[in-house]
Amino acid sequence: MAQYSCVSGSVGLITLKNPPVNALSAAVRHGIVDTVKRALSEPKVKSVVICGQNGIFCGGADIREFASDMSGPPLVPMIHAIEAANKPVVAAIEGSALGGGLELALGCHYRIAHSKAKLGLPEVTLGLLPAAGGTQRLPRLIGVPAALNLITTGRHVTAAEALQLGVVDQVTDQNTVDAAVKFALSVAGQSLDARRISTYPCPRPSDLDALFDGVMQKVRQSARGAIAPVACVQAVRAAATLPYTQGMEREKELMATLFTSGQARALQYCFFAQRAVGRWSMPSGARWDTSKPRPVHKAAVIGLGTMGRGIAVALAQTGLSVVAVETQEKQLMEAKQAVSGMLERGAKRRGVAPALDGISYSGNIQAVADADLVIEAVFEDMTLKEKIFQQLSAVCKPGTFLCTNTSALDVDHLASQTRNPELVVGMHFFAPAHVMKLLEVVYGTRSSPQAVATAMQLGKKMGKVSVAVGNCRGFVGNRMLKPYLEQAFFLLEEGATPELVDRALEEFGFAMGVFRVSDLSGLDVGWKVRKGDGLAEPEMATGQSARIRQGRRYSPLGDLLCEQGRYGQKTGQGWYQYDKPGGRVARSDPWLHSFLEEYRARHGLVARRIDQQEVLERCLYVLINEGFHILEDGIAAGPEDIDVIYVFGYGWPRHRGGPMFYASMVGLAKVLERLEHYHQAHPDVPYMQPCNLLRRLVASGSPPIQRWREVIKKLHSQL
Ligand SMILES: CC(C)(COP(=O)(O)OP(=O)(O)OC[C@H]1O[C@@H](n2cnc3c(N)ncnc32)[C@H](O)[C@@H]1OP(=O)(O)O)[C@@H](O)C(=O)NCCC(=O)NCCSC(=O)CC(=O)CCCCCCCCCCCCC(=O)O
Ligand SMILES: NC(=O)C1=CN([C@@H]2O[C@H](COP(=O)(O)OP(=O)(O)OC[C@H]3O[C@@H](n4cnc5c(N)ncnc54)[C@H](O)[C@@H]3O)[C@@H](O)[C@H]2O)C=CC1
Repeated sequence: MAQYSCVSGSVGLITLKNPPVNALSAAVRHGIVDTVKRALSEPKVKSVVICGQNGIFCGGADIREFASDMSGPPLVPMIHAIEAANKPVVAAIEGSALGGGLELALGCHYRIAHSKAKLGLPEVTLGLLPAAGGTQRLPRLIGVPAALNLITTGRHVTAAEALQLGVVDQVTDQNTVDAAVKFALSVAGQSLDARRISTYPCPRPSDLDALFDGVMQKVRQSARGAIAPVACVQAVRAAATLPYTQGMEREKELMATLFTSGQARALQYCFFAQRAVGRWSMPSGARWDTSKPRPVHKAAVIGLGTMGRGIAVALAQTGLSVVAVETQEKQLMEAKQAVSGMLERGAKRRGVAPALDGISYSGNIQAVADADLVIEAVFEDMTLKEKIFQQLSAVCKPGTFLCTNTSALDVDHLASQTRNPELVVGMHFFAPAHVMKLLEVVYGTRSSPQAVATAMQLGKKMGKVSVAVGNCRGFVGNRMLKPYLEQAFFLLEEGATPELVDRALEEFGFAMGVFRVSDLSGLDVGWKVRKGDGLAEPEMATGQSARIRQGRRYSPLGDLLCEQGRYGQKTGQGWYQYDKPGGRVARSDPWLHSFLEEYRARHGLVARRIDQQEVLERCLYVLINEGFHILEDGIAAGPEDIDVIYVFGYGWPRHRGGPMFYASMVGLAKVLERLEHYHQAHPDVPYMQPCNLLRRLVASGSPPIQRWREVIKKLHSQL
């Protein structure tokens, strides 16, 4: 709703009221229409101020209404009526003015923002465009290039940048509503002819075609198949080339195609999923709202390799005091330099001072004695980690939380090495740890709710999207990756090439296909794991047994490449070739193709034609199938947790909503049918056998993803 009052004798004050973000629900739109009418009709009112309650102007259209109720006054005529008013209307922007909220403000004649306010048109991130006149008014106000940047990226700008761009007229450090009322009094009675943005001519850069062609090319490249950014460019082009009313028609037309698209549904699902994962729960019944985190003032990192360095940077950037421990002297020296460089570059980007003094370094584990929380990031070696956890348990003050960044090892086993297993959790960061947004917080069977709450809160402080998951080999993300990688190898055996597989995955929307990623992260990483599991034994590299190990189909292809010293980018050769060790540009490698042919001949495999559809179905459906197992096992509390992990940690295209959402869009019955088909063709691949939960969901009519938790709960209660 919107509340009306008359202040300072002649200013109509309209306050949007819809906690927590004053989204423009039908009730709020009704309220605005009614209160604006009232303000304009009351003779004593000479000017109007629109603000939002509780220090936030407006978070935009009510996204929840998109899927259900779109009744109520539409935004476009409502904003148009405000712009056409014959009394000055001033937007008092505190907190956020986003999406429809900013479009409402652009319909006002003046905009005054608090210095801490954030403004933006983030609709593109929801698979939409700013269809309440945003694509037509913003370029008229700030010019085409700046508007294109804001609308196609959806980025939020500070009040200072908004002032510089000309989005707002004034920025204040004082009470924004008071400043806006004062301003409204000062402009009462003045002509509004020059204040209605829709009447402005859109500035036309001389090189208009070149500008739009360039932006379109860039947008298409980075969009990876997302349609909204492209539609945003088309809408702004309409602003630059058509009269306002025709531009508005074009905006509406483009929005109509986006509004009902699967991509918009996926992106809006992601928006809510990202928030839902914060409301974590554990099988014990412990929950986010009943578990109190303990404050962390001092944190420690053990092991300053690839991960430890990034974790130390991310911790220091939150303002914590950090102790970083590394036993190898040379590595310690290098780490100091690397960490300082990362802090300096990060600080420069953010326009703040680098937190160099926040980190102290040591070669001795005793230095972590007074830390509130320690994150271990040494080699992925259980014996070494066991030793570290025993030492930590002995040296740390009582109550210190002990966390491991292990990618896959047993958190319960590490906890059992300590005196207080309830203080142990996994904090699984992704490389580079100071950049990647995802954090898996792994609770063991004995982890206390407080330990989980503390790790979740620390993750949030570090700017991470934290997801609480149960303890199993590989947790959620890496566990699902295993069958996906396995399929990619099998496809090569059957006739595909790395290029074909990667192309299919990249056209699907992944930033990089599985083989390019593998070259980037190093083939030796998986090799080491397979050797540890007793799978990658050199003496088994030939003969029939080479492709059946531990009773199931196995492809030694990755191991054979490693045996040749082909570790990927770091050695200049892997699934592709690079111009030098450390080179970044992947080129097709004729050697690899001959190697695959020889391998197939040696194993009596006949190459067949494999199309992109088969690549996608096999790689993605086995991954999804494992996701169902994870839900069935209670390792993830709901499909949103898995989807957020894949979108933020594994490059799954956000406009496809994550693997579980994608399965719901494809149709669970279809996923089941294809898995059954492939399992029949490959009975020696257990990952292809459809999960019982998937069967059960299909049997119960393939309910929408929002209802899967109910089915899972029922399933668990019957066990
Ligand atoms: C605002 C924030 C920056 C606040 O952040 P923070 O304080 O961190 O809080 P959060 O945890 O993020 O949020 C708290 C709580 O609020 C919920 N929430 C936030 N924003 C919204 C919202 N806009 N709507 C609903 N709910 C919202 C959030 O989910 C949390 O709740 P929880 O999930 O229960 O935990 C931050 O929240 C933020 O960034 N918000 C989103 C801002 C945004 O993206 N805004 C844009 C919205 S879209 C928009 O505005 C679109 C338009 O303007 C276009 C309007 C035109 C519509 C015309 C339709 C025409 C259709 C024609 C097609 C016809 C088709 C046919 O033929 O049928
Ligand atoms: N590299 C990656 O992409 C990811 C790795 N991880 C996990 O993070 C952990 C670390 O991995 P990386 O950083 O890649 O390894 P790394 O090999 O780059 O670094 C490990 C560091 O630990 C140090 N170290 C060894 N023993 C030590 C001890 N007793 N005390 C202090 N330091 C010691 C080593 O000298 C080395 O500098 C592993 O468990 C790994 O599985 C998790 C996510 C991603």
